[in-house]
Amino acid sequence: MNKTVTAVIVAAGSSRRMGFDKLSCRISGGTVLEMSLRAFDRHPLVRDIVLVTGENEDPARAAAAACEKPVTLVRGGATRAISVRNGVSAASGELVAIHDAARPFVSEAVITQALEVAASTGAAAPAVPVKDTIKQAEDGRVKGTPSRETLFAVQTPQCFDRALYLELLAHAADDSITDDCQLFEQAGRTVVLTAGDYANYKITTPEDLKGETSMRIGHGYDVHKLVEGRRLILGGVDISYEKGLLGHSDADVLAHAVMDAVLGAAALGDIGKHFPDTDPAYKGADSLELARHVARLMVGQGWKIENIDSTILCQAPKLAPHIPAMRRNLAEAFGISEEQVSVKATTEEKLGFTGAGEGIAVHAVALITR
Ligand SMILES: Nc1ccn([C@@H]2O[C@H](COP(=O)(O)OP(=O)(O)OP(=O)(O)O)[C@@H](O)[C@H]2O)c(=O)n1
Ligand SMILES: C[C@](O)(CO)[C@H](O)COP(=O)(O)O
Repeated sequence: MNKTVTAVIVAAGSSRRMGFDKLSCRISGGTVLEMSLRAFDRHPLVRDIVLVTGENEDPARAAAAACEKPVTLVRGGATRAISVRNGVSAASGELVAIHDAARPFVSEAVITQALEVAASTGAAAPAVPVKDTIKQAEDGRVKGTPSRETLFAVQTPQCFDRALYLELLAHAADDSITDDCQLFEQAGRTVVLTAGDYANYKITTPEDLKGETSMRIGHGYDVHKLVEGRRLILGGVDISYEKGLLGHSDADVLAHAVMDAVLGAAALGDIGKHFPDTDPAYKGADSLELARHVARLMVGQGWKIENIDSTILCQAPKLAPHIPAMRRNLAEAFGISEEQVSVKATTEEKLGFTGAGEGIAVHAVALITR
């Protein structure tokens, strides 16, 4: 094959079905975007790359900087078809290999075969036979069962003669097509299917990242002063004592350290950033309510809390009788089970400020996965 090839990698999607930015998700070897880009950067038949990005170009710039081949960044559009159009318009190779950035496991062999067949026929795409029986249905009722012999799941890179692709694109009105072969199909042109690979699946929903778990830990530390005339609240438990903790919120030092550990694991800052003590909204705030907010934030980014461990440094009062209730409260606030939450307490043998009863400190760690 002696034709020049530009890889057009589309990475301007919205990850709506995943619920968080799937292309920045770390899998073994790098992020999803980095892995897809690397497959083409290392491919011997690819001369250069056009990377189609969304509004936030930072991840694309970082991934492009690690490439050896020239990478041109182009802005995508509202649909995949528009993103592809923008990418192919910026390409200069005789052939284009249009690839979903969401398919990071593409092999050299899959790319090579699609390119070689496209070089001789004008259009080729990798595909695999479907494994399930497929039903056609309307309103939840089966209308028919197409023969499985005729059904293939098409993958990327879909490879085309660039001049021919642009010629067909000039007459195409439909920006809603979901793959690139359709441009050729609609014009009555042949597209040859080449050998795909079941491993070259598109990362679309959270199940597609199972077995590619990203694991992070975080640490939190907080201190509050013990003063007269305040309530002593730890892990949401109101403890009867001669002094209480001073703070803008309810000063629940345990909940605060745990929130910082959870936020820290996801590199989402700390409670000072999310709930500033200059904001009157948080005056006297119930810290478990803030913890529920943090838990929602984590879920929104696809993170799951695996476990929390904490140590309260407190000379008095004795905390052991209250620990089961603290674990229960924290578990409820973070949406996990009690056995995932550990709370321990120790004195510092009358040493330092906790030993002198001047304040209470808490260390916490959290492990999160997605
Ligand atoms: N407007 C769009 C839509 C999709 N894509 C890219 O096309 C590929 C396949 O799309 P899909 O995996 O469905 O991505 P998303 O649009 O991100 O997913 P969703 O539909 O769940 O939002 C992805 O690499 C995606 O970044 C794109 O560049 N521009
Ligand atoms: C191009 C594609 O990956 C081929 O399987 C697929 O059609 C993309 O579709 P989506 O609607 O963007 O998921």
